[in-house]
Amino acid sequence: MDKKRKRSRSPEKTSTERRDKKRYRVEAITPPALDINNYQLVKKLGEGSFGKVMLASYAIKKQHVALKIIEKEKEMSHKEIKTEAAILRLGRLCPFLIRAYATFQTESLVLYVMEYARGGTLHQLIKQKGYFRSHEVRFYSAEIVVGLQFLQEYGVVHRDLEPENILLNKEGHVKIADFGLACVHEFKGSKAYNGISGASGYMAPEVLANTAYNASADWWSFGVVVYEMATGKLPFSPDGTSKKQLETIMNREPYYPERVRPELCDFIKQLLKKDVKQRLGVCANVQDHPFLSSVNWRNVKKLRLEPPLKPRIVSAKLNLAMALSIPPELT
Ligand SMILES: Nc1ncnc2c1ncn2[C@@H]1O[C@H](COP(=O)(O)OP(=O)(O)OP(=O)(O)O)[C@@H](O)[C@H]1O
Repeated sequence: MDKKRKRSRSPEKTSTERRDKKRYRVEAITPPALDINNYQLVKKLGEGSFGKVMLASYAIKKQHVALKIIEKEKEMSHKEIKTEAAILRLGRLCPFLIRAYATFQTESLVLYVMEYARGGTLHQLIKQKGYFRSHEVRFYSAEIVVGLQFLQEYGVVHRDLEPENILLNKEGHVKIADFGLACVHEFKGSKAYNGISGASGYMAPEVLANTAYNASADWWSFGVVVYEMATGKLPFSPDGTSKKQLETIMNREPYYPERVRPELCDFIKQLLKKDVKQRLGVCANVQDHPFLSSVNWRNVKKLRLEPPLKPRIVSAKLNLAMALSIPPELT
């Protein structure tokens, strides 16, 4: 029988020699994707609370990537960074999530190398169009639903779903991004989270009230996104403190313009239920709502639906003014 043997350490080598050899070996096998010198920064794509997202060119494959650069000294904790990196790695399993090609760090920065979504954000598309027609809302809703349900299967609550974090690829398919505030639980969403987290105007009442919540919060935010696609506006005012926003939500009902079709109105109303237990996504599967009854989910998952709107492709030309704001460590 072929037995595995443990390799013995050579006794004549000093521990310093062994360490040096190990260090040399580690340096020698650093994959090119984890070497900062292989990325040339092109321009800034966006900036959030924790750092910048830059368009970069990956020299080895001559490919454009989005590089998220987080300064370690900013408030993001080690746990949050690890969570975001882990979810970005999940992205390769679902076509509607931004995926990471690599994640690495320097002394002061954490870097995520992500696929570059060239079609801009859903926010830009809504601003450009004013509002979407029913079939357009249905297309984006279906792709977001598959993305959200995939996250929930892995116990992930996004907690920051808004049109600025819903990106589009060059064909116009959805790519959910920004998992910086996401929570993961191994017991598939059964856990409740706390903490007021998310963008003003998109946070669920249970989040604003600082009570326990889970995936219900993402379904509410999704309801706000659907309302915004259908009307071009937010259903509730995002102004004021969390307490004020909560009061507005609890005391008011959104206005639905007449042109919004009844099934779409009902879809939004079911998602924007103030009582968590009655909310669509919590009490019933979103896919079963009549507004989505004509959707062929198998085709959605296989990216077979034709995007109804062509996004404006963002130019990938070097922008020197933006390049000047690159952290010195990366220039
Ligand atoms: N993969 C990508 N491809 C193209 N653009 C991107 C990509 N990732 C992010 N962006 C752009 O950068 C912006 C900010 O990205 P992101 O939301 O991930 O950063 P953040 O620092 O976590 O922001 P926030 O403070 O909103 O949480 C996005 O709104 C988008 O415009």
